[in-house]
Amino acid sequence: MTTTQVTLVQIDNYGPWTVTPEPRREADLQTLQSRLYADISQFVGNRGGYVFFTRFDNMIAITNGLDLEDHALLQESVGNRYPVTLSLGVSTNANPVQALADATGHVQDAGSAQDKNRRECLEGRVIDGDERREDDIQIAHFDVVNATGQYTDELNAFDTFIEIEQGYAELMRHMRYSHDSLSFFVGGDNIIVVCPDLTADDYEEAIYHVQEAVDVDLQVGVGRGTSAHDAGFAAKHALETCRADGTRVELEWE
Ligand SMILES: Nc1nc2c(ncn2[C@@H]2O[C@H](COP(=O)(O)OP(=O)(O)OP(=O)(O)O)[C@@H](O)[C@H]2O)c(=O)[nH]1
Repeated sequence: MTTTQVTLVQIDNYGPWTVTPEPRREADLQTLQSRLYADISQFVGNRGGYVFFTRFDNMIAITNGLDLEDHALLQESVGNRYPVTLSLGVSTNANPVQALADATGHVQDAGSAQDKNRRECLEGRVIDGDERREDDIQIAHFDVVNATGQYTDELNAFDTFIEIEQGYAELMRHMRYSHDSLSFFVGGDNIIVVCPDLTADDYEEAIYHVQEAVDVDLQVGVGRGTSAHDAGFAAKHALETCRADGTRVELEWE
């Protein structure tokens, strides 16, 4: 059974900061947000985790393998180098949506996202190192079948973007509400989904649903591992099998 450790990363009091003492230049905010994401991705990635930029002011990380000291070090390092600070909530559950809900609850209980007095809170619990298992994480790596031939080389770049985003929007809602999974667009035509113990039938059903709803064709490779990196890497290999064999769903362990 999976045990996903999820960390909610929330920039403290960011909304007010973006307009104090007057609205800050948008390009500077975009640069800050993307650099902060890159730094957090490197920190978490070097420890086997994944972080997804989601809304940039709130990021979601899969942190199996990181303990509370690692989380505190991330806060200290960002606080030393950026004009903003981070609050972190961390929780574990077989159901990734529940883990995220609990992690979010920890941060919300510590104070509002726009509370001047809530800074660098670190709340929650991590998986004990002794309890880590090879099937703690299940990751599905989806991509659009022949996105290059179907969209990139055919439509203007914005119309391609609309098609890809439609596929993402439909998949993310379906996986959230029908399969307790968290989906993240990671660039190009790729979507990484953090799942509980789903079966090949579940993935086939999801692909069929997106095809019917928005006419976007997906394929998926699925992997398991002790960390997000291990599971995600196995998923990428399984996706290569889809590409080689023309199949729509490949589970790395079957
Ligand atoms: N984040 C991420 N992006 C990827 C990955 N592989 C490909 N991409 C992105 O996806 C885009 C399309 O590449 P592919 O998915 O290989 O191309 P395709 O035309 O859909 O071909 P098939 O997937 O073989 O059907 C690339 O330009 C990259 O931006 C990956 O592993 N991770």
